Amino acid sequence: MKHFLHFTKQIHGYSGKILYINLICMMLIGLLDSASIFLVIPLIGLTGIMDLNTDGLSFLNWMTDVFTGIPKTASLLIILGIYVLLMVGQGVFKRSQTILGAKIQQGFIRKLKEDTYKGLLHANWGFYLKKRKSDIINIMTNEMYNVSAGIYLFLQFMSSIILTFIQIAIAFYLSVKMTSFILFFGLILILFSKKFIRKSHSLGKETFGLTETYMADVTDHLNGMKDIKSNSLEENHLRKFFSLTEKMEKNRIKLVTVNSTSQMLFKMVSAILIAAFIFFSIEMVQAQTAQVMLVVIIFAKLWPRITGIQSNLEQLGSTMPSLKALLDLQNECADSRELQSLEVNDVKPIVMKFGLNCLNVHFKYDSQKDTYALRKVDVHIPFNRMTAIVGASGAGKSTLIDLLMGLNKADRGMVTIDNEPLTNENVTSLRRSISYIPQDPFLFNATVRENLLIIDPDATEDRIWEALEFAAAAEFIRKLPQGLDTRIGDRGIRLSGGERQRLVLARAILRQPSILILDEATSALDVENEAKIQEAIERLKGKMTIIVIAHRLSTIRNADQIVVMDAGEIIQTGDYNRLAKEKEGVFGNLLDIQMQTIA
Ligand SMILES: Nc1ncnc2c1ncn2[C@@H]1O[C@H](COP(=O)(O)OP(=O)(O)OP(=O)(O)O)[C@@H](O)[C@H]1O
Repeated sequence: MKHFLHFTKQIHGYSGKILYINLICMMLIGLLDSASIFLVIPLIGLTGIMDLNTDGLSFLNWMTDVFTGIPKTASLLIILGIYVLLMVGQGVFKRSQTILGAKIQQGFIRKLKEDTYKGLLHANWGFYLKKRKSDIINIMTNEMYNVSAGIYLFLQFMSSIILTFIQIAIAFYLSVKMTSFILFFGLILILFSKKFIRKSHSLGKETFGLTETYMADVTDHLNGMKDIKSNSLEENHLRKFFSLTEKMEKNRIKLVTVNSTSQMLFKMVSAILIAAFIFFSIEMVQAQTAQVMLVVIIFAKLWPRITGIQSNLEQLGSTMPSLKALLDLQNECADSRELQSLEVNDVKPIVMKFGLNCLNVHFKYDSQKDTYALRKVDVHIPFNRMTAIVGASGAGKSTLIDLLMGLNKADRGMVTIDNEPLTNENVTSLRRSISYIPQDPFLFNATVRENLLIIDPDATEDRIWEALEFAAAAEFIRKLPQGLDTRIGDRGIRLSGGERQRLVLARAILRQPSILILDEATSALDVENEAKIQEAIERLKGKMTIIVIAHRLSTIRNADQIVVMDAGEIIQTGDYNRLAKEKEGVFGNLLDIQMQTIA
């Protein structure tokens, strides 16, 4: 209910005036629809099928009086003419209302999508470390679709409520006793249907969980297809997939069963009620023919409205979990907000003079656990110098880099830029000056050119080739079937690992950063290409601050400073020659191991 109210408030806040115009249109449609009912009375009178007695119904008396004295054909034409006018009016309002409804629905869903996406972009990296990517995709696609259907249901629900009230008012005007009778049973029905609404809601929750798992499984399976194929895991995955789709099928059938059972029960109840109702009006109240006719017609209109509201509530109940998931995601994003604004292109890159510092930094991924990924880290990354970070796998190298870029926040201690603490205010400015190449760099399923221009849409052809030459990528790109305009597949799958790394390096250079961070960016390169990149990086020395994580120690021989990490701590700092001489140190050991491997 809480989410429903929140949702109503949001739709109201978003659509404002249009929502009211939409409601007025609905009311007019309802009024025109009800007015057409009254025409039935003089129409029946004219046919002479029944001798109508409209005593006690002053409005109908007045109507019958109007037609007395007018020739039968003229009366018929007038009545039918009014009927056509009412229907035309209804059609016109219905059209406007449908368009307005679509505007509210589509506009609101667009706002929800945009707000959620903005929230995702504002959120910090910690949020993404906690969340499953496929869950976010599921909310942005499937659940968003359900929410959109929910908005439609919500508008329908409001329309049903309004029309029902109009018809109740008319029914009261015609017969207080009989309308009270219908309402009494209507109320019982709504109370009785609570069970169905609750059941729909819980099945909706189950649907949400299953769709989330479905999305996660499909994403995982597709991402791991190479592993699946090369290790012959097809059957295991198929079995898992079949069991899930079976559960999904059962869930949907259960939901349809609940909805159709309630509809069936209400149909049965309405048949019994209408029979009892007619009996009651004729035998007990001795109602007049016109009254009975009208009330029967109204009953036939009013009762489906009440059951319609019930069915609407049931369907809304099943879409509520999707809405809740969407609102929860928006709230989580808001709680993890790091960026003040998304207009990052207007932010000036930071102009660093001295360098970056970590001062007694402690960091853990899971606040509930005792294990720190980084402990007592004190390090200075000098401006325009090359710093290499080395250490065994899991030592904390990538974590340290994430902290330096402000992606992770220190639990204790702080990161500073030129002695100013790194905060949410200056983090964008710092990142604008960084080009970062991760271990598993990302390339879009687009052309080489598009992948490069994403970093700088205004880059000229000359600058593009210059960056490609620099990264030893120009030669292989020239050989591609369409050169720069060749599509490279999902995450650049049509390129080799080394080609991908070189292309990403060219992209990083195109940005003209003042800080270049490479996290094992040359690990997939052959000796020849690695040497070329080494040379290129050498040429950059003194022109920008370079931080590299390297496993192959030969590649960092010329670094100005080497930081050695072990189990989350910095255990040695110095230049290559000095560290190599410290025979008892971890760096010396690493060097020995690598020498032996090469030998
Ligand atoms: N997202 C995460 N959630 C929880 N723990 C993590 C996460 N990422 C890394 N860790 C843990 O933090 C520690 C440091 O990991 P990190 O990736 O920084 O090491 P690394 O030195 O870069 O290793 P490698 O050379 O293998 O890339 C490891 O124990 C790792 O298991």
